[in-house]
Amino acid sequence: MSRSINLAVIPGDGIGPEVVTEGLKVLDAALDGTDVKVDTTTYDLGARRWHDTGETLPDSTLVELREHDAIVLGAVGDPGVPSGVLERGLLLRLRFELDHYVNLRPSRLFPGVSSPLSEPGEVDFVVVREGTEGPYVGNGGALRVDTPHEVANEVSVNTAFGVERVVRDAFARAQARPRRKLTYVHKHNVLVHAGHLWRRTVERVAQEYPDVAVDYLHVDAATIFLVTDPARFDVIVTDNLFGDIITDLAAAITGGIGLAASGNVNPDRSAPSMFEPVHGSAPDIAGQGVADPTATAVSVALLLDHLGLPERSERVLEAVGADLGARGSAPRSTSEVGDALAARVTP
Ligand SMILES: NC(=O)c1ccc[n+]([C@@H]2O[C@H](COP(=O)([O-])OP(=O)(O)OC[C@H]3O[C@@H](n4cnc5c(N)ncnc54)[C@H](O)[C@@H]3O)[C@@H](O)[C@H]2O)c1
Ligand SMILES: CC(C)[C@H](C(=O)O)[C@@H](O)C(=O)O
Ligand SMILES: [Mg+2]
Repeated sequence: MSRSINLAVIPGDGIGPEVVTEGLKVLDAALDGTDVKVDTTTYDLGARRWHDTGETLPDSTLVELREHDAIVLGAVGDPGVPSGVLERGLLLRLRFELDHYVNLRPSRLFPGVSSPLSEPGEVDFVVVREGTEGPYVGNGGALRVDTPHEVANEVSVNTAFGVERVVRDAFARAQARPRRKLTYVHKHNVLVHAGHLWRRTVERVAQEYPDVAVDYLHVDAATIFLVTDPARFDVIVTDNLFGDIITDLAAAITGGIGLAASGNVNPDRSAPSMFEPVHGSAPDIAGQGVADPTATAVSVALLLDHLGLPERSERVLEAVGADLGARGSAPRSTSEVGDALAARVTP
């Protein structure tokens, strides 16, 4: 029976549209020869829309987005827009409204890819970053702004419900992987309220997963081991902000931010999940056609897996692995990389 995927595409700002074009090429190639058809609707959201209309994410657009099977997003953020307007008003609003409580960020060092670490070992882990709580929720405010007496608060919100659901997801993922190891990362020696909620939750859920080995690292120590011994990690679960920071570091040790993919997953499927590279709009290289679209291609692989097409997902990952392994030193343009990946994916 033929199947149709309703895909919403938000190219966004800077290099976002450049990498999304290539990601969609790879998606088409991956579905070539199948009876799965993709219907894409592109949404013009981001800096240009904000400049033209003052809108970041109109309610009516959000209603339409909910009707899709999944979303692909490039990147948001622009030097001409006040910092936070698009990041909060568009990207975080999507993650919160669509209940993307699992922000899945895999890191794998593909053979042939150079790492800044001299002996990284076999690196293949996934960070399960909480996506709807923490200091990201906007529970803050400022008094006496721009005076010597300014007070600024940004309160981290952690609920028993929110922590438990993401911890459960991480345990299930760890159990399904060969090494069955879960590292939870926090800072419970200092952030005793949130940290102890995370700790108690992990300890309680762990009783249901006796075959998953659990350890804990304070986030500062986690950054040490990500550099000195990244092979020790299998699944990492952590809060929204720690997860943001350690996944850029994870990208840096596994070939760079141009390769790092993510899925903002709603595991309950009450709304579409959203797939996007970890990187941002990279204003420093936007418009030059040099951005690496590989992260978007790997995000497409996550999307295919999420939509129940694991064999097609694997095919994209194999194409990425082959392309990375064959990369010479000559620089390639964004579209050259996209074309090469699509050619390797096509059966
Ligand atoms: N998910 C998102 O949409 C997202 C993520 C991070 C940052 N941002 C936003 O993007 C803007 C720029 O942020 P930033 O500079 O901190 O982070 P960034 O990820 O955009 O760029 C950091 C560095 O990585 C390089 N880089 C990023 N992606 C690349 C790619 N595909 N290929 C090659 N090089 C790449 C950039 O050129 C830059 O030197 C800001 O407005 C920020 O808020 C958005
Ligand atoms: C742009 C910003 C809101 C976002 C985050 O902090 O989650 C980005 O850094 C990311 O990693 O996707
Ligand atoms: Mg980030």
